[in-house]
Amino acid sequence: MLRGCVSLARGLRPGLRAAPHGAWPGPRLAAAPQPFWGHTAGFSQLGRPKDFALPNPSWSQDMMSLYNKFAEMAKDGTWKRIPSYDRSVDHLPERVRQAFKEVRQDTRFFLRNTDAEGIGFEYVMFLNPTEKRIVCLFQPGPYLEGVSGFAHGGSIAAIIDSTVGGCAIFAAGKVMTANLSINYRNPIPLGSVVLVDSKVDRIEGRKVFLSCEVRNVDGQTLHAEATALFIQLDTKTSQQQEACSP
Ligand SMILES: CCCCCCCCCCCCCCCC(=O)SCCNC(=O)CCNC(=O)[C@H](O)C(C)(C)COP(=O)(O)OP(=O)(O)OC[C@H]1O[C@@H](n2cnc3c(N)ncnc32)[C@H](O)[C@@H]1OP(=O)(O)O
Repeated sequence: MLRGCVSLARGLRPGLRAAPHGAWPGPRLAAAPQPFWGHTAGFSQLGRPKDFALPNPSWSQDMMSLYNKFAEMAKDGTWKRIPSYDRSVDHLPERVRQAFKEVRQDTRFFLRNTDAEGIGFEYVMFLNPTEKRIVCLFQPGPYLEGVSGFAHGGSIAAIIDSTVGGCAIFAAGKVMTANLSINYRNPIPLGSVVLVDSKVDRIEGRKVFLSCEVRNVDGQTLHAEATALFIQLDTKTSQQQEACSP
């Protein structure tokens, strides 16, 4: 518990530090809340979707130094940062996107369901195409609380599902989760940073088998481990080369 508290304190920026007695000072809103049905929040003034997978002031020092490390490794193309938007389809490579005939305008990608920085899912994913691997840097905010002070298991499942899902999309195009099995080993303090490290283990026909580990920044603490099965829905979207290009 002590270790968790130390990590929590270290992982938070002053503006998001926990108030006495565990109460949160309240979110710092980056923008006024937008109506759900309006779907204007994610668009910049240029009319382009906002890329949420870029540093913002809520990112802790741990988050920033990991981000800088991966950004450095991305310079030679070994790793690629995956942009992240508030609509699911905007994440998808063109070939996969075309497989969705109708795209609703009033939906939001679950992990990007708020515009307020730092209170929900703060994350960025990096893809290693050669290794069919995605590492997600994840900083769970105070609105993801489960047991007091720690990330909700459902939020951990969501970030794992999305990270292995990214790997499966890369490997097989249009897919859906058929099975996700998680062992929770150690709680994740809110505001700390963890690495969600996932890879494709094997592909059998339409079935994509993946595995994932969630560890703290120094790698010493295993927070969760998971296996997943994704089913390919459309064989025409399976070209990795296409999926790999931004
Ligand atoms: C460069 C790239 C950038 C990408 C950048 C992305 C960044 C950001 C990523 C965001 C990523 C978000 C990822 C969210 C992903 C969801 O949240 S998906 C939502 C949750 N999942 C669902 O709702 C799925 C519900 N289930 C279904 O619709 C259907 O059961 C399925 C999964 C499509 C499968 O149905 P089906 O196509 O009819 O397939 P079916 O014939 O039943 O089964 C095919 C085979 O799989 C096996 N199978 C099916 N289900 C199972 C199971 N549960 N267990 C074991 N075996 C099974 C069958 O036994 C069969 O095996 P074989 O007989 O062929 O050996």
